[in-house]
Parts: sequence; C-alpha cells; structure tokens
Amino acid sequence: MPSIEIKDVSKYYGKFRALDGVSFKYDGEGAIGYLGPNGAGKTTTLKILTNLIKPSTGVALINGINVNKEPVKAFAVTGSVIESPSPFPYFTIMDSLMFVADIRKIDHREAKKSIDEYADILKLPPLDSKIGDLSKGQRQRVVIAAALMPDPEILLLDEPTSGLDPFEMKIIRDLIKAYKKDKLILMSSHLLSEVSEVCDDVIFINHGKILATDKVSNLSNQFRSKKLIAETLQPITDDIIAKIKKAGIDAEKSGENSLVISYDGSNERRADILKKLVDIAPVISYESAGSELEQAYISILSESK
Ligand SMILES: Nc1ncnc2c1ncn2[C@@H]1O[C@H](COP(=O)(O)OP(=O)(O)OP(=O)(O)O)[C@@H](O)[C@H]1O
Repeated sequence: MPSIEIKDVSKYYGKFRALDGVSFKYDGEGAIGYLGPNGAGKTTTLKILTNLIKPSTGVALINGINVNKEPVKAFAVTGSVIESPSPFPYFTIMDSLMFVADIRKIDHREAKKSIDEYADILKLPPLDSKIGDLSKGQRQRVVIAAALMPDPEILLLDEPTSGLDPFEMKIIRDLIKAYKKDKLILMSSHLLSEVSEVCDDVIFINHGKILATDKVSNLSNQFRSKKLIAETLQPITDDIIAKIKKAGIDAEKSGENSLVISYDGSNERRADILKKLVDIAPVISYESAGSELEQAYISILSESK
C-alpha cells in the first residue's frame, strides 16, 4: 500500500525556520491537498519528500523508505513535479520523454505507447516540437507526462496548475482525479476550490506549521454555513416577510426576489425552512450562502496569524 510520511520535520534556511515540527502520514489511495498561502512551507516539504533538500531535523518516508537514506529506492516509486524548470530546451517533446524513459529504465516500446497515451490525455503539442519553443502551460503538461510515465504509486505535485489557463487546469485536474483512484497523491495548492474539487483530504499549513488536517467532507460539515439564500419567483413584499417571520423563520429581504435566512446549520432545520417557505411563496432556488470550505480556510488561517 502506498504511503507518505513526514515525521517531526523542521527545516531552517540559515536562521529562518521554514518548517516547524511538521508531521503527517497517509496511506492507501486518494489525493491529499497541501493547502496554504504563499511562503507557508509547501514547496519545502515536497522538496524534502523528494530528497531535493535535507530536513534540519526529522525524516521523510515514502512507502516506509527513508528518502534521505535510500533516495534511489524511494525515487523508483515516486513521480514528482516540483518547481518545474525548463528541461532540455533543445530536445523535442518525444526526445525528452524518451530520455526520462531511459532514466526510469522503461522499455522503449512501452515508453512510446505511454507517451502517445499521455500526449492524447494531456493534449500535448506535436511531439516533434522543441521544449524551448513551448508555452509555460505546454511545458508543465510535458513535465506531468514525464512524472506519470513510469506509473508511480506515489505522485508529489507542487502547485500543478499554477500559471495554467482554465482549459489546461481542467485537463490536469481531471487527470489527477482519474489517477488518484489507485494511487496516492500529495498536491500543494493555494487554491481552495482546487483542493475541494480534486482532493479527499486536506492539510492546512501556514508559517511552517500544520494548522489542521481533515477529510474535505468533514471540514465542509464542521464549517457549514449558517446562512441560506432563497430566491422567489415573485418580488418579496412586506406581507410575505411578515408571513415568513410568523412561521418562525429568521429572514431578511436581500434583493427584489431574494432572502437571507439565518439558521442553526443543521440539515433538519434547513429542510423544515424550505417546506415552510414554499407554502408562503414559490421558491426557485435555495442554497448555502458562501463556500463552506472557504469559511473553514479563512477561519483556520486567521487563528494562525
Ligand atoms: N532556499 C531558501 N533560502 C531561504 N529561504 C527560503 C528558501 N526557500 C524557501 N525559503 C523561505 O521559506 C519559506 C517557505 O517557502 P516555500 O517555498 O516552502 O513556501 P510555499 O508554501 O511553497 O510558498 P509558494 O506557494 O509561494 O511557493 C518562505 O518564507 C521562503 O521565503
């Protein structure tokens, strides 16, 4: 079973402490979002997991292998995209991917098949294009193809969609969603919407410290919005407001046809309010005000300031 573990890791750059006693462990399949603002310590953690830098204290383990002591063994099961540089600018896409295949000791026939598959999934430009002529997003997609070619059990991605256009973001998010079905992925991001769309678990980090870890679904429940927005077919009159209040609903008019309702956040009460509302006025939409996860993020980050 694939596993990723960081055990009490601290990292100093000179006197500056970029990571402060970070620990987490995940095993099995799925995608873990490593979420934090700029400078939180995400890239530093991923670099430690790939042995690009050494921790000042603590250990990083991939499938139980200490990446610092047995880097080759850990590398064999890991694919990573970290601060993607521009590899081999004079190579064509095909040449650079075949070069990766050689390093990864992938048979050439297998490699060609896999390159064709990823070229299709990632919508790569013609494979005889020179890497140096590609846009940032095209290069990033080539680097992702290179990371996936050996079919690694563990995938470490540092802000994989950063700087990409919406079309490219969708390709990569869809690919991650498909890949996580039988693999373990740790991906950093500062985009809450991305983590909630793609990941099963989330780790919040800021100032080099883990602030919270949870299932994405639990966080949504924990920080469930206590406000609802209802839109009605006809304009909301004083008479309608009076009827709503009489029905025991704490509501305010927020627009010609919309209401903001305060409630205790429970599903039972939410259903009860809807039932009463439709008896009073035709409701055309009824939803939580604001993103629940966004509220979790803001609340967790503001506690860490
Ligand atoms: N080589 C280095 N020398 C000195 N300080 C560094 C070095 N690398 C990173 N830092 C500092 O360590 C802190 C954590 O950086 P890191 O790159 O891990 O953050 P991050 O969460 O990945 O941020 P971003 O989203 O901006 O990439 C930052 O304050 C950064 O300035």
